[in-house]
Amino acid sequence: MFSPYCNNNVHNIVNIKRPVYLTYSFINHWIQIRKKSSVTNNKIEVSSTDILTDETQFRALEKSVTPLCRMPYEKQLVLKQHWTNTVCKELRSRLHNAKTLIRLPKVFPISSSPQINKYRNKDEFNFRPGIDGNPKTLGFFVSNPTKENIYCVSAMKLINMKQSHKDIAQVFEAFVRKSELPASYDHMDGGFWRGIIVRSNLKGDKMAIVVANPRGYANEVMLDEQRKFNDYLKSININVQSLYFHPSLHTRSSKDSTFILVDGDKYIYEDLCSFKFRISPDSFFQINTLAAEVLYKELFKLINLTKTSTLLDLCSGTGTVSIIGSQHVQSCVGIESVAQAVNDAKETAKINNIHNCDFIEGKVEMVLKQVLDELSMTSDLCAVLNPGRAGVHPKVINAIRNNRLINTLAYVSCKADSPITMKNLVELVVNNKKSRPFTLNSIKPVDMFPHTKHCELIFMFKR
Ligand SMILES: C[S@@+](CC[C@H](N)C(=O)[O-])C[C@H]1O[C@@H](n2cnc3c(N)ncnc32)[C@H](O)[C@@H]1O
Repeated sequence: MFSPYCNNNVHNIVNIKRPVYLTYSFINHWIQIRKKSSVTNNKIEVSSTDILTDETQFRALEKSVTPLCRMPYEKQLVLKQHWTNTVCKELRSRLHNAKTLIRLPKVFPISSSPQINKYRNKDEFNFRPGIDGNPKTLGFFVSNPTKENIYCVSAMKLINMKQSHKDIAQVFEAFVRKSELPASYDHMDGGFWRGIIVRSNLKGDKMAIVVANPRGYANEVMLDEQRKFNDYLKSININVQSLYFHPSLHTRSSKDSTFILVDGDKYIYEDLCSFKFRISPDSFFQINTLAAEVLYKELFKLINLTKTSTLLDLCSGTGTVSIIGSQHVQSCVGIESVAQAVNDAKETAKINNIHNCDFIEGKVEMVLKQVLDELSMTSDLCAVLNPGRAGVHPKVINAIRNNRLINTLAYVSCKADSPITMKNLVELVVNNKKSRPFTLNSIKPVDMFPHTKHCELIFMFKR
């Protein structure tokens, strides 16, 4: 079975279990031993016979990020359909081991993505040494053929990425290469520049978020660098609607929530299913906007909501499920852990004149029980659970199972064969004496990520 697990982000492309400290001397050492290269003037020179050419680097990256890109799209869909059946059988087998026998659910035909190339609306680029030894190489990380180390490869030829994102990354790399401040690969290495995140909408508005390691740098220095990069963008006519600076003390920037607006608008907006959504730098938004429309349309076809339903939107992000579903139901309640996303969802409801949605900030496992208690008078409660790759805490599954009012549940996953997601799915169905189990009725695949092995699956549960 293949697993759809990469999202153009270092922690996904190579399976890094701890922060990787790549010193310049270490990469020199590695290349000298492996590839008979020589070192001059602080640069690694790789001999012409070396297998690490630009082309082989790119092929390695392509294999990690868009492994299906050389296959016709129709064939990619066949593969993903087959994978959906495999997930389904794996689930049945796990339930069988847990002494719960189920009939195989109906597996619907996969829906394709309306856009196949250049569909990503968010990309994250980071610094590491490139194979030429330049310590300020911006791109994605790829492990070397012997899997002993990683190097940074330019993402410029990836076909799922927009040209506007590539342009901003290229300009940023050129700017940082001229800067006196070093790149940072780890929060303790004394470096500064970590990378850049580029987001955009269908209209072409762009948000750029410069990520830097503030440890040991005075505020004035950071402000000066922000100003210089903004001036540089303007001097070469690169138009960015929203420019942010994100000082991040952690190896994973998502752990910090400080986003300083350097220039332009605070938000970008995206049109989706006839609604206008506000997006902040830290908020989740589905990566392929046109395919997200397909996903939500299919989801609402399967759920069967009525004007008496209450829709519980668990892991609600920017509120897309609630906002789009609001027209079919009495009311919606979204729960989301990222504050910016919750605020976006609330503002989006206002912008679109929607008055039956409420959004609560918090971890689902912490607040769900209380929310369910407050909804105890509701007669028709439907839940959508869309937790991302990591799945949810078992407490969430327990709370859903223990609530007698939830009879319809859609679990939407972009990584259905991850151990935690599989465990969540099994726990919803497995027989136990404490609560009434759900029945898995159907699975609907929607291709959100052409050229990758990812695929969104909607698991429809009833009881
Ligand atoms: C895959 S996104 C889905 C968002 C939304 N349903 C959509 O379709 O755009 C998952 C969201 O769950 C949020 N999240 C992850 N774990 C969570 C938790 N334990 N409690 C609440 N929200 C969580 C993330 O911040 C992210 O916004």
